[in-house]
Amino acid sequence: MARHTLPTLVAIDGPAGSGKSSVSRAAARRLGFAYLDTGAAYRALAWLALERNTDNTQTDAVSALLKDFDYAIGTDPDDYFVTVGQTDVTDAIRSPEVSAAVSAVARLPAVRGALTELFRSIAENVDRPGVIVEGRDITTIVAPEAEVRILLTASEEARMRRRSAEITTQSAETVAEQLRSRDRADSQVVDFMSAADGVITVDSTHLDFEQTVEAVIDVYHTRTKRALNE
Ligand SMILES: Nc1ncnc2c1ncn2[C@@H]1O[C@H](COP(=O)(O)OP(=O)(O)OP(=O)(O)O)[C@@H](O)[C@H]1O
Ligand SMILES: Nc1ccn([C@@H]2O[C@H](COP(=O)(O)O)[C@@H](O)[C@H]2O)c(=O)n1
Repeated sequence: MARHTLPTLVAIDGPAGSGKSSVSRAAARRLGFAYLDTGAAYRALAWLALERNTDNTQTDAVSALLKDFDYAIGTDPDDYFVTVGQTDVTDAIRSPEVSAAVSAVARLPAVRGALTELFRSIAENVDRPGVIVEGRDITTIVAPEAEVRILLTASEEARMRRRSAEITTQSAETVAEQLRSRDRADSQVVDFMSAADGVITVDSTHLDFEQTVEAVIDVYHTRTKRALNE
């Protein structure tokens, strides 16, 4: 059977609240690409662990969950959904309980290995000419060979401000502390605060949303043009 042409890969990493999901989704829409949110899979597994009262720090217990982890995600930027089995968990995985539990699940090597394989398989099989994949270790582990690799950053102050404008059910201090503590825990496992070799940094601290999307698309055009001339 003829092998299909692989989609162009755009990898985006960054800390919590840096704009990875919203900016990636908007950029994918403009480019006619698919969009893969990898954090959603870690969140969905943490959600399942909470549902089943599993000790999410125990490799064996979480590995058992992975065996029948019937996970699906929409990669159309205009049709985003996340399901586990028959349950739509699109909203449930954003709860403060899941956000507080996810880092413990994400630090387990068995989980990272299985989900990395899953992400590669989803990204290779999208029905678009390209795919933007965003997370924490996409530029370094999941797709270090991606044609375009970006670290999306913003100052801690800007990230806290943007996130607390979004979450009105908790105080700004609570939101900020949760974001900080998740970044602290996550950065013990993967480095998403500094750009690896060949990764372009887009700092959105002084850019509005639209300018940030433009900056990402500019990097895409510059890198793909350069690759054509090499
Ligand atoms: N340049 C920007 N200017 C203003 N607001 C922005 C900018 N970039 C993103 N935002 C807003 O910041 C908030 C956080 O963005 P988003 O949820 O995309 O971050 P994230 O990096 O995916 O976070 P997490 O890793 O926690 O899921 C959203 O409300 C988004 O609209
Ligand atoms: N490539 C990734 C993506 C995510 N994580 C973990 O999932 C959590 C949720 O991610 P969001 O992008 O939805 O905030 C995140 O805090 C990490 O624990 C990861 O490890 N690798």
